[in-house]
Amino acid sequence: MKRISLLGSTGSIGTQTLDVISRYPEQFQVEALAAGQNGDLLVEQANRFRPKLVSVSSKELADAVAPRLPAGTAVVYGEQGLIEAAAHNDADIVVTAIVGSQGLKPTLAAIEAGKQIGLANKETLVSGGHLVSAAAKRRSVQILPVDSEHSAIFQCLNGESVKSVRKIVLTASGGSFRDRTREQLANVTVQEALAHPNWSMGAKITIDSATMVNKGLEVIEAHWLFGLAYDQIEVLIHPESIIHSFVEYEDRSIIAQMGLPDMRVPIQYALTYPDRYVSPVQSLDLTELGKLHFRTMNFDRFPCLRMAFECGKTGGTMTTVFNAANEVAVARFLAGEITFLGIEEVIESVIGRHQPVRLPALEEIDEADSWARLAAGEIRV
Ligand SMILES: NC(=O)C1=CN([C@@H]2O[C@H](COP(=O)(O)OP(=O)(O)OC[C@H]3O[C@@H](n4cnc5c(N)ncnc54)[C@H](OP(=O)(O)O)[C@@H]3O)[C@@H](O)[C@H]2O)C=CC1
Ligand SMILES: CC(=O)[C@@H](O)[C@H](O)COP(=O)(O)O
Ligand SMILES: [Mn+2]
Repeated sequence: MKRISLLGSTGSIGTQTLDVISRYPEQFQVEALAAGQNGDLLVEQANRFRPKLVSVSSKELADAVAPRLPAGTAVVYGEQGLIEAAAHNDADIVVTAIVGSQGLKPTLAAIEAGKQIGLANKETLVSGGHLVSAAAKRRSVQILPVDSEHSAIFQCLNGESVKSVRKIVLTASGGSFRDRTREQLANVTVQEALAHPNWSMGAKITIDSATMVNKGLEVIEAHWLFGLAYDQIEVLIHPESIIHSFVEYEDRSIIAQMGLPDMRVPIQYALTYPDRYVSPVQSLDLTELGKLHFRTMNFDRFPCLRMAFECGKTGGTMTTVFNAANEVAVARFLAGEITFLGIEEVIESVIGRHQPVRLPALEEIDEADSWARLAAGEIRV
């Protein structure tokens, strides 16, 4: 029996994680659930999975959900509540499915408490990768990737030595505007940007896919997860999202991981590793598919990916600032305050003004994150 704490249970990854869990009631037990604002769905989930603890974003919401929770489920709130859920005594593994760099502190708390991590929240590693890696090493905690590309690489590395890796290649769908030129991006709408060709995901990551920031965050995530230098990490466009990523070894052998795009596969693998359970996902029929397509990444078309590589190579708080500026820019775009191309302008301007701190402590990361959010919120584009 694996006991699970799930942070972000009401979101896209969160609900799919509960779908996976619900198929194996003998194998999994939910100990804690954390949500943000969606009290109704959290109450429904709590009554179905009977966790010992739930966490919500505010005291008001905690007071409102408390009378609707089953007997034996306590409710906490705010950042402290999230940390309590992450470090819950009875959990073996914490699935980090909340969005944004607010995942960093609960992830660190879970690692300190010796929990295994199922990591969906890539912003955590982009914001504070060196702290997370060092803590995981010190506490001998395993970080199991949930992000599809990183789960793919993790599977391709199984039984191999990272020393034999020549490079890894992360595949990118190209997002909702992959067939448009930059000129055609001038007047795109929020609704168009939210129409991802292959995956149904939360709003923030869907916009990140369209700007290619998502792949930039994933490059930095891969650097920390697999200990690879940035010049060993490549990105190419693969519009079908069938090959989820691949590794090229020194002998030029390539090992790729493939399957229909369904996040329940990498989620389940993180929960059952090293075992593989039956999943509800359909088989991939290669004869039906016939062809797969690949395009070289064009950094002029997707400048946010170039910026992510540069920030990653600079290191320190530069990636914290890249991530925070993007989070604010995406929120501003979704609110109709700035244009789609305004997102990259905001990021470029904020990272251009930042003096990075090398090997920052948590307080310095916090400081850089707050500074970048303020700066990104004020920029007129
Ligand atoms: N969706 C996908 O297929 C993939 C997602 N990821 C990554 O996984 C993470 C989650 O993405 P996704 O599921 O799409 O996002 P969603 O927007 O669908 O869900 C976000 C979740 O975070 C919760 N949340 C937000 N703020 C808080 C808070 N302050 N305290 C507690 N919970 C909070 C939300 O709660 P509420 O709704 O109740 O406010 C919700 O449950 C992201 O980091 C993303 O990059 C990675 C690979 C694939
Ligand atoms: C499903 C998943 O892992 C997402 O991160 C996905 O990769 C987004 O698709 P893009 O390839 O368009 O960024
Ligand atoms: Mn991904």
